[in-house]
Formats: sequence, structure tokens, C-alpha cells
Amino acid sequence: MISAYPGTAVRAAEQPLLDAGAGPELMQKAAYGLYRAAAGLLLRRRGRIYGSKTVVLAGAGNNGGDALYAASRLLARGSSSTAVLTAEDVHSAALAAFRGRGGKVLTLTEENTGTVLALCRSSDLVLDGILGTGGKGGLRAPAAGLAVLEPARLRRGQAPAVVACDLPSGISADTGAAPGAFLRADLTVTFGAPKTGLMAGPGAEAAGQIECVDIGLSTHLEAPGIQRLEAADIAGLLTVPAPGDHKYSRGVLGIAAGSAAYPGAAVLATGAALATGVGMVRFLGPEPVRRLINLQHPEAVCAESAVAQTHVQAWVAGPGAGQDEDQRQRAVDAMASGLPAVIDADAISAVVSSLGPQVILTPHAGELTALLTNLGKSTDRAAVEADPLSHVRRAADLTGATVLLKGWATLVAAPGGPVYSQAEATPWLATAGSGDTLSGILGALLATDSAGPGGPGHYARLAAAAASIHGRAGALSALEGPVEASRLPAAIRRVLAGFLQS
Ligand SMILES: NC(=O)C1=CN([C@@H]2O[C@H](COP(=O)(O)OP(=O)(O)OC[C@H]3O[C@@H](n4cnc5c(N)ncnc54)[C@H](O)[C@@H]3O)[C@@H](O)[C@H]2O)[C@@H](O)CC1
Ligand SMILES: Nc1ncnc2c1ncn2[C@@H]1O[C@H](COP(=O)(O)OP(=O)(O)O)[C@@H](O)[C@H]1O
Ligand SMILES: [K+]
Repeated sequence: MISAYPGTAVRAAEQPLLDAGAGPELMQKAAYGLYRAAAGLLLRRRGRIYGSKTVVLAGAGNNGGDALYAASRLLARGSSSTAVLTAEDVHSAALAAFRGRGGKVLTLTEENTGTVLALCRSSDLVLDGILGTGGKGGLRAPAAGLAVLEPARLRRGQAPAVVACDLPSGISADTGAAPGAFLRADLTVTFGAPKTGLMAGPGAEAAGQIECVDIGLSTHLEAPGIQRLEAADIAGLLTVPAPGDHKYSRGVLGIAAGSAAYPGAAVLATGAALATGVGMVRFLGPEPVRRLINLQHPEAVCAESAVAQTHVQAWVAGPGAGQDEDQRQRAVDAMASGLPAVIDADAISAVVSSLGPQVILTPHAGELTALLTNLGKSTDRAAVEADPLSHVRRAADLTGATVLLKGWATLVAAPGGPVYSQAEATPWLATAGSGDTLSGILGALLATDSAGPGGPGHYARLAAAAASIHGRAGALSALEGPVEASRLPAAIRRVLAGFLQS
């Protein structure tokens, strides 16, 4: 499990060490870690550091100091380096060290921004040391003009590797929100502990890979802002059938999905649930959809009954339900059943407050916007996308349900409890029907869950595990070309086989 902390918490943890005079030592540890990571990247990209070209973007604070010291070490290994100062007062000792190793220095202005961008683009490496945890708001002019710089991962062809020092400049270290212009990186080397802002919203997209350098703060940190499940955590959440099991004891999942208008969603959710592994799927829906399910998934048991007449351990309701009134009623009944229930897509509009954490809502940003607005907290999609962490937390607290907000980094918030972020996905997963397969995976995990509610956050952990399995399946599928939702179940099986063998 990776734990991320708000920038303010990390700063508070640093304070006793700073008061004890350890500031310069901490900075050297941070700079050394940044140098190691940047050197590793240069070696992977071009085989050697000697002869490489580096640009350091250095702002007024300690973040600029870290970056300048790291660049000094690269100068010592034969890299040629230019420091671009984005503020008048940069860390004087670090700048002197950089100059002492032969680094060139220029000051960024609005007039020379084009020249600086060209210099960055023709270099091998850009170190972003403009703003760290002391940043307030987005990048201001003239540094805002550098936000168009694309890191190598987002540009085909020649582009510099961009390494962010502690966090991408312009991103809120507490929330991942981007109040204004910000820089994107290929790699973020973060100090002491990952910041919450690296795992949510624009911050998660901007950070690229995350590497954490231990500078000795861990004993001073409490209460993570966000957690991320790793492979071992997910493997530990999966229930494997035991020799004495039968199909009912393994877990039966009820799926109320699809409508005459959208039958495919039901097929996708069912296929993903079966691939994740359940004792049985009981499928409820209108006749044309049942016929399709019978053809595609003959193992599913189909009926047109009501939720109360259907004996299952968990529900999925909503994918492709459209305006079908019976499906809407099933979603309402599933939410009221007390059983774990995934409420997706069209069924989210039936959500009321006072649900329990066993109800898991799975909106995308547009659906979350509508949900919050329906609950009297009017907002718009742009606001949700700019700061998804605050919005997902608010939705969980308002409804009492667990809320999974889909996106590049999928966030899961338990009401009043922990937040998880999973970012294993690929943008190729942004394709119609992909969300339906996520519902199926999560439904199967809930139906087969043998651990039961293990305290606050149990359902959020299962939802985070589902998001991770889904993301990994998408990434695996994308190795063979653009992702088609109907091919995800095969990839889900391969991902799970990997977890179960490990
Ligand atoms: N404090 C410590 O013990 C350590 C700090 N470290 C580094 O220090 C960083 C924090 O340093 P600071 O507190 O100096 O903060 P920053 O380096 O983030 O810079 C804050 C400075 O930037 C200015 N500023 C803030 N927002 C701005 C904006 N939007 N546009 C332009 N200027 C803006 C402020 O006036 C202030 O001068 C961390 O992110 C990390 O990189 C590391 O060296 C590890 C140890
Ligand atoms: N840019 C992205 N990068 C990675 N994954 C994404 C991105 N955009 C969307 N996804 C994922 O794709 C899925 C899309 O779900 P959703 O919007 O509900 O689609 P649908 O309703 O068509 O099935 C979600 O799991 C989401 O996390
Ligand atoms: K930075």
C-alpha cells in the first residue's frame, strides 16, 4: 500500500527537523535522490550522462534549491546545464554551487520565454524546480508561459524528459487541483512521502511516474490523505474457492442491467463479472436483453423478477438501464436491500442521501456533477474535473455511500473515511462500455467477498481493487491495439491469473 499525505502534513512533519537545524541536510538528501533518479533516466534514454544537455527551472523557494543542487551533481558528471531562474531570489547557496560547477544562468522574462522553450525542447532533461509544497495558486507569469512544454511521454518524436522536483509546479500538493497553469512531467521525484496532490485530478495526470525519496520524515507522519493499493494488497482481497465450496457458497451476483435501448451494457457487465469469478450470475431485465444474455453467456440465469424475489449476495444495477422503469425500480430496491450494491450509470440519478457504505456509486465526472446537483450542491463538470478529490469526498459524505469516481486516476471515497486512488489504467480505456465492465468486476468482488465488512473503508478497498484490476486489464488489452470493451473480460482473466499465481 502506498500512502500519500497532504503537502501541509509533510511540511508540518518537516518542521521539527527544520527547527533542529536539519534543513540543509534534508535538502542535500532530497537533491541527491533527485539527481539519482534524473541520472537513471538519462542513462536509460541515451546511455550516458556525459555530453547530455540539462535545463533547470528554478523558482524562489527550497524546491529551486533542490533542483539546482541536483543539477550541480549532473554537471560534475559531464552534463552541460543551464539554470533558468523564474524568480529574482533563488536559493543563493544552491545557485553558487551550480555556478561553481560551470552551470550557465539566465533569468526568465516574458520576452525570452520562446527562446527558453526552444532550449528546453532541444535538451535531454528538464528539471522542474519552480514550485514545491510552498506554491500558492497556479504558475504566474512569466513561468506560466512554460506550461506548454510537453514531456516525452506525451509527445511522439524528440522531446526532453521532464522530471518534477517534489511535485509538478502549479499543482496543489494537498488536493491535486490545478488552480491555474502547471507543468507536466514524465517522472516526479517526491521527498519524505508522496503528496496527496500526486494521486488525484490534474496532479495525478501531470506527475507521470512517481518515485519517493526517503529523507527521514516517516515517523512524523499520520493520517494519509490518499492510499493506493499495490498488487499484494489486491491479491489479499481476492476470495479463492475452497474445496468444500459450491456455486451458492461461492457467491451469487444479481445484475439488473440493460434495456431495449442499451442491451450491450448488460452483456459487458455480465461478461466481466463471470471473468472475475462468481458462483452464479442471476440476471434481471427485459425479454430482448435476457435473450441476448442467454446467447452470449449461457451460464447466467435470467429472470424478469423483482429484487426482493431474487436471492443473491450482491447487486449490480444501472449499466444500460436507460429510461427502463423496471430497471430503475430494481436499482432503488438494490440500494435499500442492505446488500452490497454497485449503482452505476443511469441508476445514479435514483440515488438519495442516507445510504450505507455497502452501496457503491460509480459515476464518471458528468454523473457525479448531476448527483451533487440533485443533492442540492450545484456544481459543473469543469469544477469536478479540476478538483475531483474534494468532490468525491463530498458525494460520499452527502450520500453515506462509497463513491468511486472514474477517470485517469480513479478515486474511491468511503463516507467520512479513507480515500483510495488507482492509476493503472490507460487512456485507451476511455471507450464506450468500459465502465460497464468495471461494474461487473466490482459486483463479482462484492458477491464473493468472504472477509465481510472489515471496518470503515472495507467496501472502498474492494472498489479500489476493482478499479485496479480494470485498469490493468485495459493496459494489457492495449498492448494488442486499441481497447474494445468486449475484449476486456479475456484480459481480466489474465490479470486475475497473475494475482492468483503470485
Ligand atoms: N523544508 C524542508 O525541510 C525541505 C524542503 N524541500 C523542498 O522544499 C520545497 C518547499 O520549499 P518552500 O517552502 O521554499 O516552497 P517552494 O519551493 O514551493 O516555493 C515557495 C516560494 O515561491 C513563491 N510562490 C508561491 N506560489 C507562487 C506562485 N504561484 N508563483 C510564483 N511564486 C510563488 C513564494 O513566495 C515562495 O517564495 C519542497 O517542495 C521540497 O522541494 C526539500 O528540500 C526537503 C526538505
Ligand atoms: N483518460 C483516461 N485514462 C484512463 N482511464 C480512463 C480515462 N477516461 C476514462 N477511463 C476509464 O474508462 C472507464 C469509462 O467508464 P464510463 O465513462 O462509465 O464508460 P461507459 O459508461 O461507456 O461504460 C472508467 O473505468 C474510467 O476510469
Ligand atoms: K516542482
